[in-house]
Amino acid sequence: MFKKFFKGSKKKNMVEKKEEVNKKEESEKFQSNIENKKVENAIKEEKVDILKDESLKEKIEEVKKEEVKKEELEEKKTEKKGFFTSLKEKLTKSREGLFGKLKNFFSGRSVIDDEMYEDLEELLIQSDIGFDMTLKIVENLEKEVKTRGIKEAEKVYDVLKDVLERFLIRENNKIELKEDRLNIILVVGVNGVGKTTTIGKMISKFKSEGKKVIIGAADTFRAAAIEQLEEWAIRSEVDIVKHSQGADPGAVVFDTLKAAKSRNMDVAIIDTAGRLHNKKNLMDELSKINKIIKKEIGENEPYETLLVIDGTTGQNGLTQARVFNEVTKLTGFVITKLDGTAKGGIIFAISEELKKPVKFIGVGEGIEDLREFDADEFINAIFE
Ligand SMILES: Nc1nc2c(ncn2[C@@H]2O[C@H](COP(=O)(O)OP(=O)(O)OP(=O)(O)O)[C@@H](O)[C@H]2O)c(=O)[nH]1
Repeated sequence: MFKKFFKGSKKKNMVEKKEEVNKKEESEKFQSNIENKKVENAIKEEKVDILKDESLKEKIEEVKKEEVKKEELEEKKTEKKGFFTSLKEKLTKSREGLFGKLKNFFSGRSVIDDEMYEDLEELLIQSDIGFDMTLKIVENLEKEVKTRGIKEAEKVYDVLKDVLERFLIRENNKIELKEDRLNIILVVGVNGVGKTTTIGKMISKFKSEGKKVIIGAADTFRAAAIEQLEEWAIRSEVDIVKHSQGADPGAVVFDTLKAAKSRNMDVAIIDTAGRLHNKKNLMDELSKINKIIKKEIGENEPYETLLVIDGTTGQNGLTQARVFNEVTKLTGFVITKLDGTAKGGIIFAISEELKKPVKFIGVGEGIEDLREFDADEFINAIFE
């Protein structure tokens, strides 16, 4: 019984003690909150008397640090939101065009049946996705819908998003500039696809990252191409190596690399002429350029060869990708003018067929309109 009594009174003591500690902690917390508020208000209102109070010095520093952290977080959030919103805005035509049509297509259906898949095939082919790609998409979609046990047609749109996402290549989709050597970017593509503009945007990007950039005007076929490139060079204050119209492109490449080395440049971007009318000529020209580069930097040293494709040209763009991929070793693609097309499906077709990454996308004529390609961001921007 005593044991019980003592046990009881011990327990009571402990409870009382705990309550006391809690009260003390609460009161300290309350006091600290009041002090924090006082300091916060004093910082806001710049009250010199409190801010000079030595005893509050630590608290003032703490509150200030917290405020800086909060501001940085907010800035990061708005930056991310701004970038995302603007990519979404830039891709409005595709989102409302092909992908809007797809959304309406599924929400307007009551059942998932063969007819739905057949109609989907038709819609995709009409939208310039291409025959082979359409079959692959529909086949994968059908399988996935079955596996997930989806019963409502409306939900198929989300499955389509996942299916399309898988076609995008995520490996090596960034241009990683090496610090300790010259980085060479060879830009190929037919006339008018946005090659020069893309190079101009790239110069600006690399320069803003503090890189020393030189350009080689190896598209000697047209005088206008050299002039246009020169304009970009002047605008961004970078060096350009050019010869006269009709000169040997190989010689321009050779001089560009020599100049790049002697001037200790970080990046050399080389523009080339992409005349497709004669595959043999194209192949000869590019293989000569490749030989010169390899001789300068070493047979096995890597460099980028980016094919620029106009995103508004649909299946034509895919044909160009096939031809260039045969005649030279491409490391990736730049798809331009995606802001101007309602059929933004070309990215999936090119990635899937050629199994090479899209490294940049062009979403406008402005210098800031070249975006590093991010598969998730792209998918989220075109799907509602
Ligand atoms: N809307 C939009 N226009 C672009 C984009 N990229 C390039 N353009 C425009 O496309 C047109 C052709 O671009 P260029 O850079 O001259 O193309 P190119 O491939 O160098 O053509 P050539 O110099 O003829 O070989 C220009 O009017 C550019 O402003 C883009 O991402 N979006």
